[in-house]
Parts: sequence; structure tokens; C-alpha cells
Amino acid sequence: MRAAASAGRPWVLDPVAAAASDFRMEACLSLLALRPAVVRGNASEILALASRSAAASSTFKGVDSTHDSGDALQAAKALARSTGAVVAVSGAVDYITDGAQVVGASNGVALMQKITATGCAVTALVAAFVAVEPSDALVAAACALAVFGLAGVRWSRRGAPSPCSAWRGRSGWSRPRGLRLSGCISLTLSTASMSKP
Ligand SMILES: Nc1ncnc2c1ncn2[C@@H]1O[C@H](COP(=O)(O)OP(=O)(O)O)[C@@H](O)[C@H]1O
Ligand SMILES: Cc1ncsc1CCOP(=O)(O)O
Repeated sequence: MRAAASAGRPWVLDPVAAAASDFRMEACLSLLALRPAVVRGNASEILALASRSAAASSTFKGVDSTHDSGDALQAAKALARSTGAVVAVSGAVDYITDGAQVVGASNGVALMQKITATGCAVTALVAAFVAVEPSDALVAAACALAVFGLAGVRWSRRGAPSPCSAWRGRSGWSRPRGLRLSGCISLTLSTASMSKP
């Protein structure tokens, strides 16, 4: 992370179970100081990280969230403003914010929350999207979460349309059937970076 930070390369922090112990919180805060482009966590993790305290998540439940994503939206905005990172809170609605703009992505299926490591997987996808679109981490992260959610829908309903079927920026974009994104001001992810099935 230090090498990435000093080379100006974007990287993504997933504060897994930040509230589980002071040790984990301190590790997350040390990483946060290295200025990730995006922080992606569940609501409990973002609430804890924004308050910079493991005690913030009083009903801590392992790596899972005990809060709804909406509960952490203000904390996410504050964290984004204080760190300069885009902050993504996952949940039934994924909120992605740079502290001013907020994008909501309401794709996915509830079962995803119960599968360990879907959070890690979507964080990896965010990193891949930010690598392609480093100049707009907000849009990249929102697209990653939306696509991941649609992949979950596709998995749960075999035969649903591919999340990568068609997607273009701004006025000319056509969204995959079923995609729900709100508050998105500009979608500039090019189709060239997405493979068709
Ligand atoms: N209630 C839900 N309904 C639909 N999708 C969800 C729900 N909860 C989580 N997800 C999705 O599951 C993925 C992992 O998110 P989450 O479970 O919040 O992360 P973590 O594993 O870090 O706790 C995200 O893509 C998120 O959108
Ligand atoms: C690294 C790791 N090892 C066991 S659970 C876990 C994190 C998975 O967390 P999440 O469900 O938040 O992706």
C-alpha cells in the first residue's frame, strides 16, 4: 500500500471487521492514512471507521453488519470528506459517496449478505474498475457495485440478462435490464473495459 501510495496508484481499503478489536481499528486507520482511492465496507464497518473507534459498533457480529447501509450514509459522507476517499457502503442499497455526491445502487439479492466473502469479492471488483477508470473513482465504484449486484441477481435467477450486455456513458448509455442506480450524475465507464458474454 505504501508503494502504491507513493507511486500515486489508486488502491482500495476494505476495513473487514474494523470494530472487532482495537488492533484491527488501528490497522485500518494506519491504512486509511495512506489515502485509498475507495473505502468499501458494510454499514457497521463504515460507522466504526468514521468514528475512529472499535466501540462504535456496539452490537458487533463478526464480519457481518448489524446496521442497514442507510444508517451509515452520513458517516460515509463524513469519512469521505475527511479522507478524500470515495466511500462505498454495501447493503440492500449500496451507497457510494465522495462526500458531496451520493449514488445509490439497489441491485443484488439478500442472500449475498449471508455469504462470507461477497464483501471481499465486490471490493476486489471495485479495485479492478478503479484501475480502469482512476480519474473517476465514484463512478467506477458505483459501476462495480451495480454490476456485482446484477451478477448476484443473475446467479439467483438463472437466465437473467448479463450485467455486461450494454453500457455507455452520459446521454447515450443503455442500462442492462433490471439495473437500478439512482443519483448518478455521470456514468463514463466505457464498454471497452467490459467483456460481452
Ligand atoms: N440485503 C441485501 N440485498 C441485496 N444485496 C445485498 C444485501 N446485503 C448485501 N448485499 C450485497 O452483498 C454484497 C456484499 O455486501 P455486504 O454483505 O454488505 O458486505 P460484507 O460481506 O463486507 O458484510 C454487496 O454487493 C451488496 O450489495
Ligand atoms: C478474510 C476473511 N476470512 C474469513 S471471513 C473474511 C472476511 C470476509 O468478509 P466479508 O464477508 O466481509 O467479505
